[in-house]
Amino acid sequence: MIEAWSAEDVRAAEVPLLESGVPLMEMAAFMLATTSTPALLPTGSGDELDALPGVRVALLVGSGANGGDALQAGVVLLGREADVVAACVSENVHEEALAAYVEAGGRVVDLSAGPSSPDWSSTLADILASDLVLDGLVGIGATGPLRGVAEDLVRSLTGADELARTLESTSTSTGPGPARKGTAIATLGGRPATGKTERPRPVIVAVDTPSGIGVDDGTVEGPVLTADVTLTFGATKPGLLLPPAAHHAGDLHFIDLGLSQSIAEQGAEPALRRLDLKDVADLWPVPGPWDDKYSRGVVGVVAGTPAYPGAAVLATTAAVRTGAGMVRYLGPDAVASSVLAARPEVVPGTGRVQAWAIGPGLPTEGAGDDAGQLALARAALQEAVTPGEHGAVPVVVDAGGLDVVSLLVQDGGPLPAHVVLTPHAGELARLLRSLGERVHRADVEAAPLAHARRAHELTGATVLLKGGVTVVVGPGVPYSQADGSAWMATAGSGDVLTGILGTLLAAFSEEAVEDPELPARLAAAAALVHGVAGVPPTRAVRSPRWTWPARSRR
Ligand SMILES: NC(=O)C1=CN([C@@H]2O[C@H](COP(=O)(O)OP(=O)(O)OC[C@H]3O[C@@H](n4cnc5c(N)ncnc54)[C@H](O)[C@@H]3O)[C@@H](O)[C@H]2O)[C@@H](O)CC1
Ligand SMILES: [K+]
Repeated sequence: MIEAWSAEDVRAAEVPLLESGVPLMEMAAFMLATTSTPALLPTGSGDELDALPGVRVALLVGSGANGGDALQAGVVLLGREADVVAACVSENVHEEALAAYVEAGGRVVDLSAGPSSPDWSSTLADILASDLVLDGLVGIGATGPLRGVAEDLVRSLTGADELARTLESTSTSTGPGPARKGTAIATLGGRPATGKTERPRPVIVAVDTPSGIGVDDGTVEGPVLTADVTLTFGATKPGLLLPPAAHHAGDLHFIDLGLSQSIAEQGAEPALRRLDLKDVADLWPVPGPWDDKYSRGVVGVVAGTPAYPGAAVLATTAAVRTGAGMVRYLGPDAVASSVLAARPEVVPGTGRVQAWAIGPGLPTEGAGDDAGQLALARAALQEAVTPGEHGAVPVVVDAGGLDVVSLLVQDGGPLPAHVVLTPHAGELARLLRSLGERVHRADVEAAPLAHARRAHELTGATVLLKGGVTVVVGPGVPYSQADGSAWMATAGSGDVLTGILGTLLAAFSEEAVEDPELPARLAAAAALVHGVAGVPPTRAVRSPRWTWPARSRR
């Protein structure tokens, strides 16, 4: 499991270590300088302490300790014979680190006057022609989007047109660097310019965080230099796991520095969690010799209409294939026939269930003539709210079922956390609007965690917000899962997730009702399994997960 901690908690954890004289910055910088470089050597497989003659490194240096990390990494790289330039966006950069860097013979360019700095254009060209860029503009000390010269610099580096022109005008200054082949002119983090001389762009390593992201909330309100790799120190930060910022972090690499123990000693809760395969393997219900179909869990599915029968087929199939003891299907005969044709083990009609999975393929309230299906969905939700003979029943609610939730909340107040909603951004905006919020899809996409949290507050339900990175908010620590691939953005994908989660809720039916934090964990586990199932085989077999980007592919 990855646990992410707020900037404030990371700072608090640093204090005892710094007070006892642990040289955190030097440690961070050494790891930065050694971990960042093996792929830059001509063979691409050199040792992390090998000399780096001819390798060009650009340090983007801001005014805080993040810039200090970059400068201290520069000291190590200079010692390995790299050609290093430090582009400083402020007159006041970390004093000790600057002194060490200058003493080591590092070249410093003062860009504090912004684009009117005399060296602005030539430094941009140097940065673009380098092999490695260490982005040390700002880390956990960031407040708001990038501003001032840091903003100017990142805008210039990511501005496609200006950049392509700069590259063309400096295209002879490539120097004797390591072998590089076959990439188009590209901006840093931008799309390749077309039809130009082939030329690589540097590998970008974010120091602690990509500069410009919301470190705690994952928002992106200004320019960000999209990293190939983020080396994060002490603890993972929530913004590295949360969309949209997570899309700028590249591959994450965590460097402990001894902080995780210090954080644990603080006794605070993490700000965010991400389950991994092991967590899900530990959690997943495995049948034993004493099990029967009822003890494994019965899922009741209310999904599909004659217009959208496939949703019912997909949801029931997913529930069956992820190990439900039994799947019941409730819906029109025509749909039931399709379901049974695909999954003969599905049992049509009513009976006791241990979790409901409702909503895929149902019409939105008032939009269709399938009042019967919506009534079934309402009845299922009532079983979550009003305990029956066997207690309350967990429910996963998707798509058309979300309108039923909205009406229920308006009529009867909050729902329990064992109701799990699985909207995508558009559906979440619609749900929030129906509950009186002024929200559009773009607002949700810009701040997914905040909106999922708001929906949880207003409904009481656990909220799984689907997306390239899926966010889950219940009464406890939220989760963020990024296990899938963009290939999963297809019709029917959400129906499958509903079925998977239905099976998990049925297997843990009583526990999910008793422990209000469990449904979120089960939802995160379902998102992981759904994601892993949707990864194309070529990526699924890639190992290890964290690899350096092949520069020739950029
Ligand atoms: N405290 C420590 O001992 C350690 C800190 N570490 C590094 O130190 C970083 C934190 O250092 P700081 O607390 O100095 O903070 P940062 O270096 O992250 O940023 C603070 C500086 O950036 C400026 N700034 C803030 N928001 C900005 C924005 N939106 N646009 C432009 N400039 C902005 C501020 O004026 C301030 O000068 C971590 O991210 C990590 O890289 C590591 O060296 C490990 C040890
Ligand atoms: K940074």
